[in-house]
Amino acid sequence: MSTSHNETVLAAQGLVMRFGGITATNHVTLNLKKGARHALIGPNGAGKTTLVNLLTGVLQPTEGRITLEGRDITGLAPHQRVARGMVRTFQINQLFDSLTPLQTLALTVSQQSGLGAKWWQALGQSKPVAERCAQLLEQFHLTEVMDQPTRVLAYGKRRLLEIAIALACEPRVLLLDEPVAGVPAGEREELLQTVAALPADVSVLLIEHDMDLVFSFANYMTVLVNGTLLTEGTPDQIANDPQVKAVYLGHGEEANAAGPLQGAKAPSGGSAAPAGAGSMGANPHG
Ligand SMILES: Nc1ncnc2c1ncn2[C@@H]1O[C@H](COP(=O)(O)OP(=O)(O)OP(=O)(O)O)[C@@H](O)[C@H]1O
Repeated sequence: MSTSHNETVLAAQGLVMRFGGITATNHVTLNLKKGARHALIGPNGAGKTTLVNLLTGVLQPTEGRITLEGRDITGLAPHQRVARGMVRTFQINQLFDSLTPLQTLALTVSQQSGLGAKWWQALGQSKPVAERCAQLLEQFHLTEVMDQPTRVLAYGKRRLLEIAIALACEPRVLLLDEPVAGVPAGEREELLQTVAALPADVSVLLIEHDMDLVFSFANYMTVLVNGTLLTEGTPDQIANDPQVKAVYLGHGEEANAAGPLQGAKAPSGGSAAPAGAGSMGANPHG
């Protein structure tokens, strides 16, 4: 890792989010370094979604400050943050359902290139738009399904399209929100490989329950518990942290004897999942 990786691109300082009497985010400070593969983990209700909503501008913090590349973005709307280079993976909605991956990406790339609503013309006429779309379709294993309506795509392909759309916005900071959640086993590998191959110059914050993905992807981790930052460090440090083990092992039956982090060998170089790593007993839906 080069020294440029010490540069912070996204910083949250002393973030507090209160919903009435509930403190969902409790003085959280987080620094996303340039080119980082940074995972945000924590059991259900830890405050991960709230923190992402604060970072992306969906929520305004009760206290604290957020800076992107050194500039204060705390008061900016979500679309203004996207324009500044911070993008979150999009959930496919009804609009995109009827479009094909090629049309969806053409729309996004055209808007990104300032061609706006002329995207359908741009697709035929603009070589750069067509080339960028072809590149993204290839990179995200969508070429063979590029002319099918999104609604008929396999779920894994839809998740790939979500990340492709985000990347079409040319982000410098990418927030990946549970990219493998709900993806069937047979489609996971393609998704994991694609996520691993994201451009090195894009700084990534990954919010994920799946510890296979977290430990194979991240070079740094932040652990949230009850809205508070419990600890942060390299995958080796996190896998061997007694406090982290206690949090997950104290997480009910899901954290069974063969369960996550128990006896986990810290992966050297952070490149392998710890033995028994799975959902870390923190299934968001269960
Ligand atoms: N709009 C809201 N109003 C009231 N309480 C909220 C609101 N949003 C979140 N909370 C509370 O804040 C806490 C943190 O929730 P959050 O969804 O951010 O956690 P999480 O780590 O994303 O959980 P999960 O892994 O289950 O998705 C929870 O106690 C939750 O009930």
